[in-house]
Order: sequence, then structure tokens, then C-alpha cells
Amino acid sequence: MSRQGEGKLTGMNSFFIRTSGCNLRCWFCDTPYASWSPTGKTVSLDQLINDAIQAKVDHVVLTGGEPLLPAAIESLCDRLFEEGLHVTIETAGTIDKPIACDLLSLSPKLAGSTPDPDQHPRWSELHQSRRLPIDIMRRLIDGAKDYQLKFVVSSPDQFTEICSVADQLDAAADDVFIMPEGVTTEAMDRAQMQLRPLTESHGFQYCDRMQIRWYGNRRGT
Ligand SMILES: C[S@@+](CC[C@H](N)C(=O)[O-])C[C@H]1O[C@@H](n2cnc3c(N)ncnc32)[C@H](O)[C@@H]1O
Ligand SMILES: Nc1nc2[nH]cc(C(=O)O)c2c(=O)[nH]1
Ligand code: SF4
Ligand SMILES: [Mg+2]
Repeated sequence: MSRQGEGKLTGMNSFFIRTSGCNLRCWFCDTPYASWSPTGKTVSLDQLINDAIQAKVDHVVLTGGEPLLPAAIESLCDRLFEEGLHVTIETAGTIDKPIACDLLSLSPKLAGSTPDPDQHPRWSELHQSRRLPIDIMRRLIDGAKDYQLKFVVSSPDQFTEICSVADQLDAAADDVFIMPEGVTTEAMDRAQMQLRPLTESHGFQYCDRMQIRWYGNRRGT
């Protein structure tokens, strides 16, 4: 049990399910234990549903790693819906699956997310070739009741690219969230000074990462 720290449902008590394993390798990934060096244990669907019910909250967040990768993700969503739970999926949006959810929290990965080609030649190439399949993202958005686009930003120069991706996805400015890259309050405060005015001048929403302010950058929060 935690609180949603990012985007339109910030502050909502939520049960988080984090799948391990990712098809991308963002250099800045804040959950390397679910991407670069995947760890974790196998949990049955029955157990997950049971735990979600026991958490006594209305909201469940599926994240990762990349939550659209596991074969059982559709069954998991269906069973959460049967329990009347609100399901948010946090995804980079690169996996083609006909999945339904209440809120698709889509975080398209910009060119600057690609890992260093000298240090990680294979992953750099794979990441670059996989990170932005606009047609797949459009289908995911069509299958969701609501959506938001959350961009991780490490430089103001990235706004041109963000506008282009948002345009290609026909996103309203109001559904675009600008989130600072960073895992400390100090880094987020520094970034905010530069990014907030730009965010507002584009009509986008600024997205702090409240979990870092509430809990610190701790696993399980
Ligand atoms: C760890 S990812 C898991 C879900 C999915 N793989 C994705 O990237 O959307 C969860 C969220 O954290 C964001 N994120 C990861 N590392 C970050 C960092 N260093 N700073 C800011 N946001 C970060 C991602 O963009 C995404 O919105
Ligand atoms: N509290 C909290 N809120 C979050 N919203 C999205 C998260 C994610 O890692 O996907 C996240 C997370 O890791 N923690
Ligand atoms: S897509 Fe998400 S989980 Fe995968 S490496 Fe990037 S931030 Fe991490
Ligand atoms: Mg997180």
C-alpha cells in the first residue's frame, strides 16, 4: 500500500503491483532492480488479487519494469475489474496488447533516455529501435477510459520533441505531464525552477514526484 505520487491521481491511496523485467533500458531508470538487473519473486494471480482486496483501497497501480510484458497481465486486469477496483497502468507503451484499464499512464521515452552506446552498445540499439512506436501507443490510448502522457525531462531542450510526440498522439495539452528526471528532492527542486515556467507556457501540467518528498527514494514506496 502506498500513495500515487505522480500525475492526475496524485495522493490517491493505491495498491502497487510492480512486475520485474523491461524491454527498454533508460539510463535514468529509478527501478533498475526491475529493468537492468531484474529481481523479484513469483506470485500467483490468486495471491495478488487477495492482497489487493486486503489492502482495502479502491485503486490498484500496475507498474514495473514494463507491466505490459508478462503474459498474465490481461487476466490480472480482468480480475481486478471484477473486484470493482480502479486500475492504472504505468507503461512506456511499446508493447502491442489489447488491454483495457481505467487510467493509462503512458510515459513515452524521448531520445535522451537512450543508454550510452559505448557502455551499452546492444541495449542502446534495442532501446532506440523500440522506444517510440506511435501506432502501438495510439491503440493503447484507444483501449483506456482515460490517459495521461508523462514525460521524464532532463533538459529544457526536450520540449520540441515532447510537442512533436504529443501532436502525433493527438494529446490535449491538459493531458501532458512534465516530470523532472531525478530521485532526490534537491534535484527535483533545481529542475522545477527551469521546467515549471516552460511547462506552463505550453499549457502542460507540471508533475512533481511526490513519493520522493513523502517517503524518499525507497523501494516499496
Ligand atoms: C520505473 S517506470 C515503470 C513503468 C514503465 N516502464 C515506464 O517507464 O513508464 C515508472 C515511472 O517512473 C518514471 N521514471 C523512471 N526513472 C525516472 C527518473 N530517474 N526520474 C523521473 N522519472 C522516472 C518512468 O518514466 C515512469 O513514468
Ligand atoms: N508512490 C509512488 N507513486 C508512483 N506512481 C508511479 C510510480 C511508478 O514507479 O510507476 C510510482 C511509485 O513508484 N511510487
Ligand atoms: S521503460 Fe520504465 S522500467 Fe524500463 S528502463 Fe525505462 S523507466 Fe525503467
Ligand atoms: Mg516509481
